[in-house]
Amino acid sequence: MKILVADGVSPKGIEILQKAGFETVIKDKLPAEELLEIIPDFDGLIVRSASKVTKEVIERAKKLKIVGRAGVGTDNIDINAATAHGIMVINSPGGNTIAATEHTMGMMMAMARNIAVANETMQHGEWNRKKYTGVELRGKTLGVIGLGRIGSGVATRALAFDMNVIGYDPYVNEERAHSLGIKVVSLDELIKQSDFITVHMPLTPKTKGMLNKDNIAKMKNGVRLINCARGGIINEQDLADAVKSGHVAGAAIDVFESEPIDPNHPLIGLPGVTLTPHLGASTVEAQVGVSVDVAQGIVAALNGEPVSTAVNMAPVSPQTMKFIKPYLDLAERLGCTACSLADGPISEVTIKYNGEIADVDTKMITIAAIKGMLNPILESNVNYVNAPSLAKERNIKITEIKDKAVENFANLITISITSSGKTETIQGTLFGEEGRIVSINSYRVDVDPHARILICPHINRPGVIGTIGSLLGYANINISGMQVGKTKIAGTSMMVLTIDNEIPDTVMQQIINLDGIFDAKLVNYYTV
Ligand SMILES: NC(=O)C1=CN([C@@H]2O[C@H](COP(=O)(O)OP(=O)(O)OC[C@H]3O[C@@H](n4cnc5c(N)ncnc54)[C@H](O)[C@@H]3O)[C@@H](O)[C@H]2O)C=CC1
Ligand SMILES: O=C(O)CCC(=O)C(=O)O
Repeated sequence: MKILVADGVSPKGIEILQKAGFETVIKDKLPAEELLEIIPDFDGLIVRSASKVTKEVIERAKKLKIVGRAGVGTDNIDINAATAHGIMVINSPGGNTIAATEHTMGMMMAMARNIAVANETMQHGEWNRKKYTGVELRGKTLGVIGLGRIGSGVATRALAFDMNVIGYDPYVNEERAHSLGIKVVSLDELIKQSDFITVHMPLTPKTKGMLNKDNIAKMKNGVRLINCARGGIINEQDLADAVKSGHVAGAAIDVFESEPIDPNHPLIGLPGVTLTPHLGASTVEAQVGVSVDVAQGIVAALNGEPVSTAVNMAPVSPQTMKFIKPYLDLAERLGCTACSLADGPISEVTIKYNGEIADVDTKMITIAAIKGMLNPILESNVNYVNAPSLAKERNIKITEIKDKAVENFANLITISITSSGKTETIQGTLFGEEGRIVSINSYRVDVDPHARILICPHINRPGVIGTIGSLLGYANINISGMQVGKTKIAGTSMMVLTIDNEIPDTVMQQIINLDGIFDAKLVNYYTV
């Protein structure tokens, strides 16, 4: 497979891709037109913030399976278009956190003490101590908006500078804020109380222009603002106007609505304003970190393994991922089995988790089951990204049930599929790391769901099993395993045969016509 590296990333990540057997094409600062032209040839794409992965790029990328962002922000990638095309988007969120956190602290200090401008004038032979008198951080109130990785890192570092830190983040609970040692307030309070305000959230329709002329007017006279997150969170023109009026004493800005900025940008040349050209993640360590992280994510994803940094999939923590990983394969095989038993369009799927598995985040296991269920019946490749939307498009109702109570097994996954008013139920569990089907429509079995199996409910009387064996033998089809499951319904059994060869439709029909056979369904696991 071929991976295009469209923006400059550390060679450490590229080495990982090459060692894993991928062909890499490395372009530093690939022009948009060239990206459009060459993208159809690639299975994977790595970008930083410069390349824009637009809908047009996605639509032309017929082979593309994954976009890896060497960094956090994915606002340069059309996630909706990628999801609709089943293309996974991953980022590398941990690698540059420290770099961006430290850059924010540096920007705050540079702004408070006029370091950048004093240096600039000294380089031109000026010695002006009075003009560049600054302010101390100690005792000042810092308002942190967005208490994620970087925001919380800035908050704890600011506490070490004896600042009074307050925070606002509607998605972070009191407990988390308490553990940071800061006070959580409303946005309005933060705006009114802070001497310094720093923003650390993604750019979304909600956060775009979140700080603007209306709430800047409510800020303290002489407030100082920092944006090392995303351009546009603070309205640039409104900020420039407030600096000019003297209401805002300083601004330290690393990110801009449009990058690189125009020489006539309103913030250029204003007193008290410190600008850097999106340098937050530009440290040697961060560039190695994000490059290695994104490369490892791409290798895992293209080898069919789930990746915890996927952006357009349900987020799963690395600890949860470790626990659920063996269940993903099992769930996919159970979904495939259930789908093969169904006759007609599937209207409803219920996935039940019993045992300690009921305590973990099972969203991804549910998606694996849906993937397994849809792959045999859809032409397009169903993956972890597009499985939920493909199910939704088909009006399939999906229900997850969790119950810690379980009998006979440590954990049990039960998948019930309803089609044409009839429900088929498959149960599976793990023995060690090995997945097993342990019941089919309440017949107790112990089946290894690999290769292909033939499922035949039948009358429990002498000769029935033998007739199927003979029929398959005449057709030169080898049986390499066999299970017969009993149920509470007297006189019936469930035969599950592991079959080495394909069974032609004509032979399947002959099996169904055999006396004593209720039904025959072949499950082929080649799509898993
Ligand atoms: N300047 C640079 O080079 C870099 C910039 N960044 C940017 O920094 C920002 C933060 O990154 P991380 O801390 O890693 O992300 P994160 O995902 O760990 O944290 C983001 C936080 O923002 C919060 N949030 C979301 N909407 C909000 C709202 N309306 N009001 C208040 N809080 C809200 C979330 O709850 C979350 O806690 C992102 O925009 C990222 O792209 C990240 C790395 C480098
Ligand atoms: O790739 C870069 O240098 C920008 C980093 C960044 O903004 C991010 O990770 O969100």
